[in-house]
Amino acid sequence: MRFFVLGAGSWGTVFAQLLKENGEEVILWARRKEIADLINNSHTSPYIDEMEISVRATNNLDELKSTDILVIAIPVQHVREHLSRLSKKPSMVLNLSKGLEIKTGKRISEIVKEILGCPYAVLSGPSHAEEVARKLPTAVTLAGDNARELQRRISNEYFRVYTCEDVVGVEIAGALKNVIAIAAGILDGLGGWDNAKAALETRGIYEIARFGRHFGADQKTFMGLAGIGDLMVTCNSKYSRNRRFGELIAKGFDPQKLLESSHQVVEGAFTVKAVVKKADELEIDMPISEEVYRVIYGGKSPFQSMKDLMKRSLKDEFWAD
Ligand SMILES: NC(=O)C1=CN([C@@H]2O[C@H](COP(=O)(O)OP(=O)(O)OC[C@H]3O[C@@H](n4cnc5c(N)ncnc54)[C@H](O)[C@@H]3O)[C@@H](O)[C@H]2O)C=CC1
Ligand SMILES: O=C(CO)COP(=O)(O)O
Repeated sequence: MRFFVLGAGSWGTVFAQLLKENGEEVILWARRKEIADLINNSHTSPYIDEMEISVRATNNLDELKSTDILVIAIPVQHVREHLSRLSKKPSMVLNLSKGLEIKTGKRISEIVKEILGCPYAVLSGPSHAEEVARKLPTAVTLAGDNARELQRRISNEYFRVYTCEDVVGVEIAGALKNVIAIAAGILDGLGGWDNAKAALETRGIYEIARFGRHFGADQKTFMGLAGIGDLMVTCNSKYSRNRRFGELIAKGFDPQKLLESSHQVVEGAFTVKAVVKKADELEIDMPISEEVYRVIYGGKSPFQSMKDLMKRSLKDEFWAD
């Protein structure tokens, strides 16, 4: 059985290389032919400079075989379009992408079910590609079909895969932490407010868990690697695109111009649209996400946003909602 990795950005490339070094058969699909050629000819990629790439790349989607495991590693807003273009159905999907589709509010598992209807698993957790490329110790979680077999095939001495049973919780945690990380970046950009950042991360995971509860997620998941683990790395790492995006906004850069000029995906800036829409429909209190939305799309001052979060009505820390 072969892994067909859809997406030759930083994570797709590093994950494909990890699988290859684990002895798996792998092929890496790049959207642009010049990237596939660069990987094949010079064993490098503009998306990741920490490693030599020996995986074969293609930009032909028709190379997908029906016996392949399709690994999704492309921006969430483009997943539906690419799955719809497949001429064959893979044996299963392993998803690495983190976000919600704006126009439907759906998770990747729901999109896969709608279009392919094949077995599905999701891998998530604190795993910046730059560190995995350097073989630095990393632990993640995997939920869904064939979890035990995938755990065994993906784990190695620097990449430790746990399993859990909560696909919904793992997907929601991975998607929403990117929104909170933008707020964390804003705090960094405003001057590095340590107390506020600790409070934001704590209230952030509570906000994510509250959203997850409406979709049947297991609350334990938010205390695990896909939840608090990934939230911590994304809110604090120098590698996080979401955190850096927030930091630049707070330093005065225009959010729309930043998004237009970035060649890397800032998933939280898109997922926040789906989150506020769902929160509004289902009456879920999502104060941090709503402020992030107002800063990115409403031109609100980041400083005013943080002040407004502090001025909300006083309440118990763990209120029933
Ligand atoms: N970079 C990381 O450390 C991690 C990333 N992820 C997730 O993996 C997913 C992919 O992110 P990265 O590999 O970091 O990408 P990246 O930000 O390094 O590169 C952007 C990727 O998006 C692709 N892309 C741009 N427009 C596209 C389109 N219209 N259709 C298809 N592909 C398009 C580019 O070709 C490139 O492969 C995201 O959902 C991200 O949240 C998850 C864990 C770690
Ligand atoms: O999900 C990630 C790390 O686990 C990557 O986050 P960023 O997209 O913010 O870099």
